[in-house]
Amino acid sequence: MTLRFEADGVVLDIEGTTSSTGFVTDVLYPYSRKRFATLLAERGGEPDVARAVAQVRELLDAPEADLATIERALGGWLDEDRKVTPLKTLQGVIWSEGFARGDLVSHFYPDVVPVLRRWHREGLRLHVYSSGSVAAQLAWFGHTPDGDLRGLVDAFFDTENAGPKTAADSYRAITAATGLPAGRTLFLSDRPSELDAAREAGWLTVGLVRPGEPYSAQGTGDHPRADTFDEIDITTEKETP
Ligand SMILES: CSCCC(=O)C(=O)COP(=O)(O)O
Ligand SMILES: [Mg+2]
Repeated sequence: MTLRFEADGVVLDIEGTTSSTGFVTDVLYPYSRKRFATLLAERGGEPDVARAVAQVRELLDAPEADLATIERALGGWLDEDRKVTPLKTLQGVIWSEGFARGDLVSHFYPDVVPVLRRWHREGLRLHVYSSGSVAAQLAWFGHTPDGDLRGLVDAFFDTENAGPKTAADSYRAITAATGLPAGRTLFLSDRPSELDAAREAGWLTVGLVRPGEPYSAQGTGDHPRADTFDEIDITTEKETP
């Protein structure tokens, strides 16, 4: 079935929507887990690392927490796949370097890149909003099996510059940043709770249900459902009354 929308922009979730959660948890997570201790021990003076360490201490309510405690907290959040901002910041530092070094290449479902290229050609504004940090998103789009796709994307949003993905205010903040009308902004995500928050902010929504993804069993609640990006038809034309 084809879903039809009039919109000016699309906002993309990554994990479970453009890309496989299994790839993130099986490839990216172990890559970061192995490198947290060295990052904390050797690069604590870098602004991103220092900010993330301070945020972890705040979340633990332990201002004196030592680096071993911080590393344990990061490992625990990884085990539970918690989308905690400082975890994502530190992962972003590690992954960016891994992508730049050629250790990592990102994953996109096969339907995604051709559709993103077409939407971009047709004048739709494309944005990313992911729990992964902006640094991680840039590395992800910059090192794909199809080359550097950062040029397709107008702006990148994460939980640090926009806020949590289940809060309607985060979507309002993105609307303010992009300047696109909320009612002509389409959010694509695998998580019903994120889709609910986007709709509360006045956005259009589509839930992606891909086989084997952790949220696929939940369905999309009362949001339109697509199994692939090919099922989403968007026009930038405004219907004449
Ligand atoms: C390139 S971002 C890496 C994936 C990640 O860590 C993540 O948390 C993605 O979550 P999403 O909000 O895109 O479902
Ligand atoms: Mg997701």
